[in-house]
Amino acid sequence: MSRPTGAWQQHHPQYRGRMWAASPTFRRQLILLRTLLPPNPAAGCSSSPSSSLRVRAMAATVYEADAEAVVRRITPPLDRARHKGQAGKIAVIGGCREYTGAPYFAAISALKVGADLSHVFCTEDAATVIKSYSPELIVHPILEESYSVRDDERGSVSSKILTEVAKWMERFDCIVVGPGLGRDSFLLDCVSNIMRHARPANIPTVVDGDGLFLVTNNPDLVEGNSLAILTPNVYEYKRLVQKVLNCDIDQETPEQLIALCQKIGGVTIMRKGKEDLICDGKTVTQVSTYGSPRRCGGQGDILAGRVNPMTLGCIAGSLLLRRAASLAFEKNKRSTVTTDIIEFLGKSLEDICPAEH
Ligand SMILES: NC(=O)C1=CN([C@@H]2O[C@H](COP(=O)(O)OP(=O)(O)OC[C@H]3O[C@@H](n4cnc5c(N)ncnc54)[C@H](O)[C@@H]3O)[C@@H](O)[C@H]2O)[C@@H](O)CC1
Ligand SMILES: Nc1ncnc2c1ncn2[C@@H]1O[C@H](COP(=O)(O)OP(=O)(O)OP(=O)(O)O)[C@@H](O)[C@H]1O
Ligand SMILES: [Mg+2]
Repeated sequence: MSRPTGAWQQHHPQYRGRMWAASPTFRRQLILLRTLLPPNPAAGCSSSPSSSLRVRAMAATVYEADAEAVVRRITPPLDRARHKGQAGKIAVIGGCREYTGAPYFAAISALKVGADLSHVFCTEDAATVIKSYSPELIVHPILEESYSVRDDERGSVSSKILTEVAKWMERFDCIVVGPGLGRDSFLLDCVSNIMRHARPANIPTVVDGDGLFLVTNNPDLVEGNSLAILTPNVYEYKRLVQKVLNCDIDQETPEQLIALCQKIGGVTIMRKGKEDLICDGKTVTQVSTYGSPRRCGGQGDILAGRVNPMTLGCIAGSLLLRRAASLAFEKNKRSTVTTDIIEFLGKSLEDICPAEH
């Protein structure tokens, strides 16, 4: 029997509910709710000493997350009634002449842990290469670098790029800015415009790689944005601290991470390293589950494609990456590369959250 369509569908409460449930705005609110709800004791992400392991007794204390419980809590159930897109749509803004691996790693990782659609907005040079890595990705060759645009065309090209991205923006549950973006000044100006556009639309924004280079030099792009997550590696963190706090990096205590978060205002920062430290400006939570001794490039890009809003999303992303890295290393030892780790993302999630038939 075919389903009724048209005006009836618009007005029938049951269908209205389903249509609302399908809207990106609703899904974004759901994700936020899931991550913002006060943690239940089983989720184990509370910063209260009784339910978390106390790691360092300093003025600010770092608590080890019960990351498995967090993964169970935020992974959406597989529901037969759902249609394409309801498990998440992500866009990666990155990919240029030099870097095609990073945006691919970020975009494919989102699909490998359950997202339905993954887009990449990159330069034309990068687009064909990224498409050839995977037919699963939707690739938009719209960004331009200075060398391909005449000075007198810059204004019009820049607004054309923004119009093109804006057309899609509302559909995304999350954008990831920076993997393999490069540091071309014109391209970064265009990406700044995209970030400014995403903000009033309340689109969670992960900033990684060269996106962090951009934000380090223009902190106003994320200042006060509670839907922004910065995911610096050790060097990116050092540059952020030097620029924003105007001092040298202090690896030992969590106070500097809290100070950095507070100075930028509103954002969540995930400092990657031996332990991944996640700070929302008030508390610092860590994930220290052992991953692998291989430090091949691209692992941070997997993480960027994996994290979703706020602290719980960071914890889950970190754990899934680390477990996948561990499984990949067990199999491939010294030859482990990022592609091997991506292969194990599915098992990493399945071991914690088995899919039902
Ligand atoms: N296959 C790919 O396409 C990859 C592309 N990547 C992209 O490459 C771009 C640049 O990211 P990188 O992480 O390479 O950034 P950087 O170019 O800042 O760092 C590259 C390396 O240089 C060294 N370095 C940087 N700053 C240093 C300092 N102050 N002191 C000592 N050594 C220092 C470190 O070994 C660092 O890992 C980003 O867009 C990133 O997303 C990376 O994600 C790696 C994989
Ligand atoms: N010393 C370490 N010991 C264990 N795990 C680590 C260590 N350093 C990083 N990691 C893990 O690797 C992940 C990626 O961190 P890394 O510092 O390599 O990011 P990155 O430099 O941005 O990577 P990319 O090459 O993708 O840009 C982290 O989330 C963490 O889980
Ligand atoms: Mg990186």
